[in-house]
Amino acid sequence: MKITPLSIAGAYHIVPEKRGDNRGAFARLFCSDHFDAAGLNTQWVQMNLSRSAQQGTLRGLHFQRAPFSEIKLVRAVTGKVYDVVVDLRAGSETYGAHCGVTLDSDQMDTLYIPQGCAHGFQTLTDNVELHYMHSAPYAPDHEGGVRFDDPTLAIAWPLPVTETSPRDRALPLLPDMKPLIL
Ligand SMILES: Cc1cn([C@H]2C[C@H](O)[C@@H](COP(=O)(O)OP(=O)(O)O[C@H]3O[C@@H](C)C(=O)[C@@H](O)[C@H]3O)O2)c(=O)[nH]c1=O
Repeated sequence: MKITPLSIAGAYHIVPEKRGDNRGAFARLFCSDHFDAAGLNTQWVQMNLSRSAQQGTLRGLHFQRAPFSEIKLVRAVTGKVYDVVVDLRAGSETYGAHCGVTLDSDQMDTLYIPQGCAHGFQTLTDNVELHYMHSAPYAPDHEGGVRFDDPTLAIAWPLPVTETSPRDRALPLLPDMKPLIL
């Protein structure tokens, strides 16, 4: 697998070596030895899946506060998404900046999101399943987020937004938030 660092420190795009044959394809998506050698987390405590019906659906931007700050490993099981990481770490040189990658179930690629960053995505196709591995348990009392359409973040979402949750539409803007302490 090829692990490429992104512009937000600690975020990586991971592309597996896909082996195709007459039956289809096979790829290794997570390898404890390989992740360990690259300094990435190997301990996952939760595995989640979301299903989004409509192209243009937007979920995020979400994070969990300490002591439940989490690392996430996400990939599209079906369809394609534009996936975004926003740096909210106190003292970070790239505080408030973001990076985005397209995750494509055909490519079987993965995004590694470090602690202290918000995560969100927009579906580029109908019927998207997004699969997550989490380094910390779900802690609803420690959930937080920032608005996907915050003009300070200025994220260029690829499509008009079709579906969002009421919670996501009510999230605060970056200037009204405190940086995250891990
Ligand atoms: C995130 C989560 C939600 N839930 C519940 C709460 C709610 O009833 C229902 C849907 O939750 P949400 O509306 O928060 O789902 P969603 O907006 O898809 O939340 C996800 O968004 C993306 C961007 C992330 O990065 C994820 O970590 C997660 O926050 O599922 C759990 O039971 N466990 C979980 O780990």
